Amino acid sequence: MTVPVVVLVGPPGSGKSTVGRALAARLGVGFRDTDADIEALAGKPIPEIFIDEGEPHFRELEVRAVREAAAAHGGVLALGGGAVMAEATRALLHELPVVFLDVPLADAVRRVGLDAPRPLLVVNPRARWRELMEARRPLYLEVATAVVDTAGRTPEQVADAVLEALELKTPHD
Ligand SMILES: Nc1ncnc2c1ncn2[C@@H]1O[C@H](COP(=O)(O)OP(=O)(O)OP(=O)(O)O)[C@@H](O)[C@H]1O
Ligand SMILES: O=C(O)C1=C[C@@H](O)[C@@H](O)[C@H](O)C1
Ligand SMILES: [Mg+2]
Repeated sequence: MTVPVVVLVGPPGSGKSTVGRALAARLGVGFRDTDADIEALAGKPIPEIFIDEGEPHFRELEVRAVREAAAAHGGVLALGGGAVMAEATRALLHELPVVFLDVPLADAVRRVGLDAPRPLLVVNPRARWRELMEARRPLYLEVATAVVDTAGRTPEQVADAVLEALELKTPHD
């Protein structure tokens, strides 16, 4: 079994994919994103899974994707924004170096405009984002080894803060 060097959690727009790629490059390891794994498994984009099979089916695929990636990927792993809602996933994350990328609503909106195809944010995205974050913040905090505030920081600065928070060395240190 190979475990990730870093697992990134946080809400949509917190920068998990962007920071994850930057971190992996800095550490000289691979990057994996469970949202991409789920799309490969289902053979279609996430919004289509939500429409065709519904959110509960997506969440089942997500638990499986996280379990498989957490046991096999030795690099940086980014999870979907809602992955922490599953108790089985949280139990597994307690054993791993997990960083919660925190972001205020204003920054998340500035970054993504909340207009990308995010099925849970289609109707009234600002209010929905706030609701999701309120419900999930305790869960992100529960699984987090460290919390990194991303407000006003570039992805490279966030990557630096993650390395520092977990005391990780890069090949250049
Ligand atoms: N620290 C940052 N500062 C400015 N822009 C950022 C920052 N982090 C990410 N972005 C930008 O915000 C957008 C969303 O980032 P990203 O896709 O990495 O978020 P995510 O957490 O993976 O979201 P999702 O949960 O929807 O997959 C991208 O356009 C990215 O370039
Ligand atoms: O916040 C969420 O629940 C989601 C976030 C995305 O990463 C995807 O996993 C999907 O769109 C659901
Ligand atoms: Mg992402």
